[in-house]
Amino acid sequence: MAAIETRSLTKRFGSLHAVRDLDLRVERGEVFGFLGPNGAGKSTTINVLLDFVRRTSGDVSVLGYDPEEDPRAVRQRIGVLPEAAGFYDRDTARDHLRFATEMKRATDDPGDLLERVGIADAADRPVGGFSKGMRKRLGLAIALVGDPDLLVLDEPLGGLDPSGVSLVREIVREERDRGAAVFFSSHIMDQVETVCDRVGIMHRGELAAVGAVESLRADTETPAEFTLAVESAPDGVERELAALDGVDDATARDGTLRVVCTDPSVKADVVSRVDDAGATVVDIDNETPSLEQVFRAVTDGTNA
Ligand SMILES: Nc1ncnc2c1ncn2[C@@H]1O[C@H](COP(=O)(O)OP(=O)(O)OP(=O)(O)O)[C@@H](O)[C@H]1O
Repeated sequence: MAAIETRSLTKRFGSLHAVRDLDLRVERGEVFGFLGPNGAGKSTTINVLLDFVRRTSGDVSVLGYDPEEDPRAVRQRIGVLPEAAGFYDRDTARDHLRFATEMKRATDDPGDLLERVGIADAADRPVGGFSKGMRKRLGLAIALVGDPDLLVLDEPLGGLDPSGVSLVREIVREERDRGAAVFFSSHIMDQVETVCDRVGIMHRGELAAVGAVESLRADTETPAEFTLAVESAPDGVERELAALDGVDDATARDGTLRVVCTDPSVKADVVSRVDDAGATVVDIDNETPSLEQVFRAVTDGTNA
C-alpha cells in the first residue's frame, strides 16, 4: 500500500483550477519533495490529503484511508508540520508536546523530542517568546510525536538558519530510515535535492515533472553550463561569446570563462571562438544542471 495515492485529483475554487487531474504516488520509506512556484497548488493538495479542504473530484488514499471518510484514522497515523503552525503563546514548548502526545495516545518524552530538534534548553519557556526558527523546530517536534507512518511537512525549511536546515535534513533521513514516508513541499530547490528520493514539480495545478532528481536532470532540457580554463582570456572575449546564438551568458574571471548555453551544440563554436581570439583552452568542465535549473526549465521560470 502506498503512503499517498491520488488519481485524477481536482480541486476548483470557483472557476480556478488550483489542482487539476493530479496522479501522485508516494511510497512508504520514501522522501518525496513536492516542489513548485507560488500558487502552483502544493498547499491545496496537502490540504486535501489532510481533509482540511474538500476535493472537487478524483480519488485520494492516505495510508490506505480516504481522508474524507476516515479523517481521524489518517490524522492518528501521520505527523504534520503546517506552513504556519499556530501555538498557544502562554504555554511552554513542553506543554505543547504533552498535549500532542496525549492527543495521539503516544508515549514520547517531550524532553527527548525537544532535544532532537535542538531546543531542549527552551523546554519550559512560553512559546510567545520563541523566534520563527524555534517555532519551526517545535512544530517539527510535534509532527514527530508517535513515530508517524507519514510525515507531511509544508515548507519545513522556511525561517530556519543553516544549522536548522541541516537538522531538518538529518531528521528527514532518520525518519525515512525508520520506514516512514516523508512528503514535503518547498520552493527552495538547492536545499531539497540532496535529501529527496524523488521530486514532483507542480506548475499551474498540474504535475509538470516527477522522478528522481538525476533522471529529471537527464530528461529535462536545461541550459548547459560549462567552464573553460584558458591560459589568458583576451579582453572582451566574454562579450563576443555572449553575443553568439545559443549562448545565454558568458563571464570571465581568474583565467576561466563560464559559459551558459541554451543550446548545448554551440559548445564547439564557443571553443573555436576562444581559440580565434588567441587564447588556449586548457580544460573544459561541464557542470551538471542543478534542480533549480530543472525547475526553471519545467515551469518556464514563471509563476502559476
Ligand atoms: N481558499 C481559496 N480560495 C480561492 N482560491 C484559492 C484558495 N486557496 C488557494 N487558492 C488558489 O489556488 C491556487 C493554488 O494555491 P496553493 O496555495 O495551493 O499554491 P502553493 O503551490 O501552495 O503556493 P505557495 O508556495 O505560495 O504556498 C492559487 O491560485 C491560489 O490563489
